[in-house]
Amino acid sequence: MKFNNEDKKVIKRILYLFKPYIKKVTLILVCMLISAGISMMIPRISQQLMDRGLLAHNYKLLIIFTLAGLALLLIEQGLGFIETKNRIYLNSIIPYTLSKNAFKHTLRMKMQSLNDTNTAEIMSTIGMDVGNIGRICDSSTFYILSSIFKMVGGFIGLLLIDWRLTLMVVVIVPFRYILVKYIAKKRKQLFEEYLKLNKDFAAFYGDTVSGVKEIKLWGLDRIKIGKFIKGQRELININIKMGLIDKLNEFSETVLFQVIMDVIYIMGAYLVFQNSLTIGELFAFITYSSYVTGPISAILNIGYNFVNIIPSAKRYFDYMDREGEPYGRNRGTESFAGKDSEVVITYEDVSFSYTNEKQILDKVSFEIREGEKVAIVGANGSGKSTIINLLLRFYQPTSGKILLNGIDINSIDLREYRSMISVVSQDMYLFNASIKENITLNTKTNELNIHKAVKECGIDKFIEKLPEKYETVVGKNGTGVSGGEKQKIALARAIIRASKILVLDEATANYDMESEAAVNKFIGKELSRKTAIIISHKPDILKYVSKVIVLENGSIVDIGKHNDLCMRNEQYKKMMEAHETFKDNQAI
Ligand SMILES: Nc1ncnc2c1ncn2[C@@H]1O[C@H](COP(=O)(O)OP(=O)(O)OP(=O)(O)O)[C@@H](O)[C@H]1O
Repeated sequence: MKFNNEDKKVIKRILYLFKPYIKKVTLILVCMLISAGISMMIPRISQQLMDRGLLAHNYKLLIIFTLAGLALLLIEQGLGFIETKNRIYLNSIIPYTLSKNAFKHTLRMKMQSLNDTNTAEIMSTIGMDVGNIGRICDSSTFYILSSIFKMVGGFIGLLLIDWRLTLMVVVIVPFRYILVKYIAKKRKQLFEEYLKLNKDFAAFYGDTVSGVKEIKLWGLDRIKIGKFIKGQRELININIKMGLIDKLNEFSETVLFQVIMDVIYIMGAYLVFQNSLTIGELFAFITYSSYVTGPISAILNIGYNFVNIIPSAKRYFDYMDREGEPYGRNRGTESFAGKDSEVVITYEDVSFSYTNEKQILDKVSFEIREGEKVAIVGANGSGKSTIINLLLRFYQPTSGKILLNGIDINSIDLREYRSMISVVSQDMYLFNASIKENITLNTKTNELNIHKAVKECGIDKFIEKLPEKYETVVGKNGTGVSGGEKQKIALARAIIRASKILVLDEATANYDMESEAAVNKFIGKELSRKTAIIISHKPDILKYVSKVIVLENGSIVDIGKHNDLCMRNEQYKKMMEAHETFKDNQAI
């Protein structure tokens, strides 16, 4: 089995996983080495037992050799216990570490890297890849290692008994080598195909389950079921092909082994009849040859075993190599000095694109002073949420800078930086936990604060009516509550956090008119000391804010107070009129 450079790098990284457990690996190897040494002695003792004990009618020697054999066997089995205990430990700890690292990495990965993949795909890929890589420490890998030791010992044993018979055994090796190489190549191709199909299927499955509402609405169920069956059939076909290849491997191994045995019996019997070999030696030879031929397959199969592991490991390491966010003091540099002081946010000529093809923001510059409430308006796709994504450091500007009190936000410790900002958007995620947990997000807050925040968001009456009140579980992503209730819970979450900067991205989009009026009043008055960035087209909110930034195709075309913009900016005026018409139509 030939490995290319990329495969070799992957194998190196797999082996590197064992570095923290080098003592355990050494202990396993030492136990194996001693066991192999003992295995070497057992056929010789059996030979003596037969030739000098049984065939020579020497009862005393027969008992001595029997006991010696038994003692060696007990030592070998005792070592087996130590080896198994440590091997099982590695077998558990390596997949656990791989899963833990992947989980950590997923949570800390850059948004850009996460965007390419859907969650179901990630879960399926990681689960499967970790399982495959974990097989590196199952019994078959260690069996290969112990087989190598046994093979060397067995080969010496064979030579010591008869070199001519040894030659017969060794001649068979190249045949087996050619076969294993061919089979491994085929198996690798099939397995790579299987991984790809499995990945595509997981992506399709996740996408379908997430879009179940649309599927019902548009009557797509039959098409999706058809695709499911097609995907599963392809996977079943590949599985059958892989099973057949495995069987071919087993078949060739069994047949070649039997051929070797038959040759030894025929040749060996001839030598016994010629008196150049004793019966004990013949049986010892047969045992030694099983030490040599068994491992020949196993050793040549090293590549065959790696064939399944390498594609999974490659995919796992590729995933782990995706860029992560700069968590940790050493990377996120200094603690933010102006934590208790006022905050001033400055965008300095910020440009950005998600992909090389399309520029999303073009030299955007503005400033938000302490306590200011600034609104961003613009058509769909003009880049409003992108401005927020950059502020949250989900993405980095392609050029230009965002400053907080004159400091580049990238030089502030990320965890500390994000704790200064609370966000409420229209697609906030609610965890499958109680309303209380969703509001506090596991931070320690007294009940009074929770009740106050809940009242300010106008969701207090709704919660009081629930059978389990604050302990009511909202269901996966808040399926048990309405869109408006969900947004109110998210707003309460932001209020509890008490951070200096509040970001409201269409935060009241799902509110009814009464709740919206109450929350707008609250935003205007109670949050007067907070710095807020608001994405909204609602005049009721826009007239409260200090200034409105008008965005068009990623560029700022105007900045001013709502009333001034209504007078001087035609595009803004049209936007407001359109909103009023939309509201009137909704009221009808
Ligand atoms: N993750 C992404 N990868 C690639 N392109 C993206 C991504 N997110 C947004 N875009 C593109 O960037 C542009 C600006 O998107 P953005 O969400 O900032 O606009 P917006 O003004 O907030 O729009 P809306 O009013 O519809 O929410 C759009 O053309 C959008 O397709």
